[in-house]
Amino acid sequence: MLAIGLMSGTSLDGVDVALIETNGEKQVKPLNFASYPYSDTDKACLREACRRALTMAAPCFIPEDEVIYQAEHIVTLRHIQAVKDFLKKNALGNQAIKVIGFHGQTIAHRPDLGWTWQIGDGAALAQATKISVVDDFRSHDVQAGGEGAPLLPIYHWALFSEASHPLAVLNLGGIANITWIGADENDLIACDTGPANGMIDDWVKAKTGLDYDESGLIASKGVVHHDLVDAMMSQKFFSQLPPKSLDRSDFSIEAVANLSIEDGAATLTAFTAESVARSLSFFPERPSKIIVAGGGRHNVTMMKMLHDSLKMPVQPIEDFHLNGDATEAEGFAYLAVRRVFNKPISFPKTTGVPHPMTGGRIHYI
Ligand SMILES: Nc1ncnc2c1ncn2[C@@H]1O[C@H](COP(=O)(O)OP(=O)(O)OP(=O)(O)O)[C@@H](O)[C@H]1O
Ligand SMILES: CC(=O)N[C@H]1[C@@H]2OC[C@@H](O2)[C@@H](O)[C@@H]1O[C@H](C)C(=O)O
Repeated sequence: MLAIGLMSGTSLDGVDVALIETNGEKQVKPLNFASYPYSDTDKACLREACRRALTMAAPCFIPEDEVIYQAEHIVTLRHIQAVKDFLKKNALGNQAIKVIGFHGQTIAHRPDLGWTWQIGDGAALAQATKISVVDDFRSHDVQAGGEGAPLLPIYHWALFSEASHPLAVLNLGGIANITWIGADENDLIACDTGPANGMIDDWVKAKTGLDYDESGLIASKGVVHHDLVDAMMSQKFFSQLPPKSLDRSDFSIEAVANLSIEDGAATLTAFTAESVARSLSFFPERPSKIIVAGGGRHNVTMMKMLHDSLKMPVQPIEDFHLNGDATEAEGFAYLAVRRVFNKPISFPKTTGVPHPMTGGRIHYI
């Protein structure tokens, strides 16, 4: 069946839309992809919503907190616009699409407090598109005692079920997450590994006003301050066993505040590479290769540092004829189909739930 997946990631860069054909098991065929960037005004509102949500004890739309209302309205509207444009450009009618997987925008992720918050109104999206929508993928997991993330592992498994194992799939978004795929069916271990591009984006934005370090050019001109990398790596998160997950705000650029732009970018990029390398120590066997998806694979310096730290093949997912910008959105299309069939989307060794479980709320049309 055909499904659309929608992702608005922690980088707050925009709405990704992917179309796939899948049976919710090993059969997956990515068909098309498009990205719809947020405006600077949208981004500012979403950033402020994240800041406020993180101060709350629990998700709560309080009337005086117009920012979160406004942010949810923006997220819903941009997704509706994106889906309508995508359907039109691909000459698809609403009846061709079985379901939309709508991740929404994470504004705060607090599994330690028993909640995670993705904004975006799935019922309104279903109404506007006349297509059934699955949203709120993470809450059920967190309520059952899981981390609520990462959820992509079962999609990584579907993509690489026929490859030779063990291998690992690394997603380099604002935060990085990794899936280890072992030899046995459904032998998956996963976790967030640390920052990916989020801190580098913050650093470059603060120093130059740019959104990110294009191709890692700034970092390529800097020197890595290993003492600072070691200090950042001494945070408790890095010695914790998986499953474990992060909020985008869990790390700050303070540690590199006194460095030049170039050295700061190089040091933060090395921190990402080092934290990915550390995650490998939690797996029962060294993977034969690391397959990389997400925006960070465009950062040449990061890919080189990963290769140097991991000492194994680090290959962009394009080497396997897939589009690494589309992987997350495709993943949420796949998870929505699994939800419709009541198949599990999270597992004891991916998010820490007590048993495999499905997740997401269905808004039927
Ligand atoms: N050409 C490029 N050069 C360097 N970095 C890039 C390039 N293109 C994208 N990126 C990085 O990738 C990031 C976006 O990646 P991606 O879209 O995978 O993240 P996300 O989905 O928002 O985050 P998450 O996976 O944590 O939810 C940008 O913020 C930027 O840092
Ligand atoms: C709470 C939340 O939105 N987490 C995201 C974030 O972005 C990357 C990393 O942290 C990952 O664990 C997760 O997203 C991916 C898509 C996942 O669930 O697999």
